[in-house]
Amino acid sequence: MSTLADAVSEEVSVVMRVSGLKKVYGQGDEAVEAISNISFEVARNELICVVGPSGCGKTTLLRCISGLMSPSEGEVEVLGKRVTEPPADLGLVFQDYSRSLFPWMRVAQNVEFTLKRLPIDKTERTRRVSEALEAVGLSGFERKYPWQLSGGMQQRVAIARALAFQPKVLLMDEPFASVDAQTRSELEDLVLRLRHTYDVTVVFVTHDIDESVYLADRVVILSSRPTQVREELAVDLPRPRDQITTKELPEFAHLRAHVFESIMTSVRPGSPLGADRG
Ligand SMILES: Nc1ncnc2c1ncn2[C@@H]1O[C@H](COP(=O)(O)OP(=O)(O)OP(=O)(O)O)[C@@H](O)[C@H]1O
Repeated sequence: MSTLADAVSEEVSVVMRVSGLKKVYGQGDEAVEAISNISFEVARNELICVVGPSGCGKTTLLRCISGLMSPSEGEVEVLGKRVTEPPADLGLVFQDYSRSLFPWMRVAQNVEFTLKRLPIDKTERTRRVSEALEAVGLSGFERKYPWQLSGGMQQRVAIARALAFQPKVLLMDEPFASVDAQTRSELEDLVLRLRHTYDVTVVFVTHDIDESVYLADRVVILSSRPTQVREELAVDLPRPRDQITTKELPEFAHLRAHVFESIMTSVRPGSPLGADRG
């Protein structure tokens, strides 16, 4: 028999709840149903990756979750509160770091800027900026401008800025799509470390199937548009993960193939897979 204590503990462990989410852009003949009906939950400190066919509505989903956009139907709860505007407990990292950083501000100023919204004094702001920059490996770069840094370093600044808020949930929208493969691997490992350092729950949207399996505790696979959750796949690969040994595991190859097949059959139901198959 479940008790009140069980119910309370379940409430606390569920950090995010997406219920019956639907989003239609425009009206009448112009209407585009981006999301049809999406529901899933995310537990505390969980890292979920969201994947799906191109244009299926991943960014739309993240915008609705973050409160930057209102859904047409359904709702999102973060830490038990219905989202109607960007919640204070939620950090956001986008793909396009060059547009999210202010080029005229130094690195430390970029990280500090949005903290000025919080009721904390200058000493606390400075402490959080230096802690976040250290966490992403950018101590010593405080006085540089973004354009003096590589793409990967700029994305680290954007991550530091989100972390300085000390968010409970970090939403990342294809954050590493614009960096080279080696930098991408380093940034993936950074996310895995930061998740524990900051005790943060992560919702990570990606096009990259390997990345989703490498990072996630669970992969949420979306169908093609109008989008629904096609499958939620638990990734029970051992942790800590490592770019070489984890990706060499037969289970990794199996999970990656499974995600790929699920996405491809969503795009073309029943289609045979493989470029060389007739
Ligand atoms: N502001 C808008 N007005 C009308 N339609 C839109 C708008 N934004 C997105 N869409 C449409 O909604 C659908 C989902 O777009 P969205 O950008 O969320 O998909 P995505 O999965 O993130 O795309 P990608 O795979 O390219 O990253 C697409 O068909 C897109 O054309």
